[in-house]
Amino acid sequence: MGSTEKQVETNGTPVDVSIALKASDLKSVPSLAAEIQSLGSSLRDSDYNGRQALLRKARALVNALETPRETMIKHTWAEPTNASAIAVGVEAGLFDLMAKEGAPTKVDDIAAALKADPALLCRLMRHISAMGYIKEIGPDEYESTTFSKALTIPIIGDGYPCVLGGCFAAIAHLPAYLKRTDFVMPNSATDGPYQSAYNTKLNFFQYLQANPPWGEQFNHHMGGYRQGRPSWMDADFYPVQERLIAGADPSPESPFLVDIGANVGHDINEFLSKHPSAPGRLIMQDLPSIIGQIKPGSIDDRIERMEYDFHTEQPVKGARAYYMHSCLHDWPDDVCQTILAQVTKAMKPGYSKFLINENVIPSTEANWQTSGLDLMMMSLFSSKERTLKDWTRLLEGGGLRIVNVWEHGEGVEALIECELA
Ligand SMILES: C[S@@+](CC[C@H](N)C(=O)[O-])C[C@H]1O[C@@H](n2cnc3c(N)ncnc32)[C@H](O)[C@@H]1O
Repeated sequence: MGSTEKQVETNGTPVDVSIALKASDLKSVPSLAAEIQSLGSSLRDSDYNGRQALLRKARALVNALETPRETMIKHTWAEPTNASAIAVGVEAGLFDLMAKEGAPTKVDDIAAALKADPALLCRLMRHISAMGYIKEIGPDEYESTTFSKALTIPIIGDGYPCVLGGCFAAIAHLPAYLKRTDFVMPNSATDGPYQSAYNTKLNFFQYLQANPPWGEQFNHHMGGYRQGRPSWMDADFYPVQERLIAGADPSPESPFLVDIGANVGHDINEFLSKHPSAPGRLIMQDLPSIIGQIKPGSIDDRIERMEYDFHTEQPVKGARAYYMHSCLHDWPDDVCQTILAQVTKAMKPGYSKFLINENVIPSTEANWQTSGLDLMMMSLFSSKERTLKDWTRLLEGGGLRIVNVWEHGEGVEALIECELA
């Protein structure tokens, strides 16, 4: 075991270097292993919350077993480079090739099929395999896994190149930025860590769209990030029939649902497929560049596509429901207030609802997906994921009343149902 330092002083408190070289919490290992055994033996595929609880224990076991040095190396070397190697693989078509039946398994043959440098592929694949995401079957020979097969689906795979290229510089820049600004909370949507990292005056969305293919890849990423989690439009989450359809104006010209900042329409399309009896008009709105990227046949013809900037007057008045998913978290409070004002001015008192599908961070035991997204928001937009207190202050300050917050377990975005105050 290579250890030279015996002791260092940190803020006057002696810390023995050996703590960085031993398992972080060996005494917890037996009880964690036993809990994992017990939770794992009865887990059902459909049990989302049970699986989350088991994952929490499994992560705790890994943290307990790793030494602090190993954890540091994992964070700073292994995980960033693994994400980068996967992004290269996605761009090069590596995982598509590997997923094909009868595909070559030897790196030389894979390289020949992809017209890639075998020595380069060898190094990338070795690390992806060492991290457990493709399977090594011999020297320079690999086969795909469930995970690497999933990378061939654009809503899974495309997150890597666009996040690595269009987000990571801001995340890596955050410590230097905060140090330079005396650790003050970033709060400018137009002059924050993102603009500083990418040396741009554009906001995140504008920057991605200006740097193809990141814009389109980000649309796919948006289509993928909430897949497989409970959806607010399901019967055991939000009673769509009782709360929205009952009491809605049934005439065909009456607007029923307006999805504002809908991206390429994945949510409203899911809504229509799950609630085909919904009356009236279903409208999706986003910026012209996004509406232009909707692929023919990707959403139901009944859904109206509307170019709209949500900082301007809402053209659809008196809808049964206005809906925003993962849009308000992109903006600091002052900008959110102006976006909310456009919605509230269009709402019909006593009839219209405003449905906000966003994370509500709990006061304890925040899920890692939510806390991670919160720091992404800080780095990319100077914005945040909000607590209930944050939401209440924002929405009540914007002339709305929270009727109910519909929640469905750890790490799942809530549905905040609002009416005019
Ligand atoms: C984080 S994405 C969420 C998309 C979608 N609601 C979802 O959950 O998948 C935010 C969306 O806001 C859109 N957006 C950004 N600025 C906008 C603006 N000024 N007017 C309308 N949409 C905008 C983006 O194009 C993007 O589709």
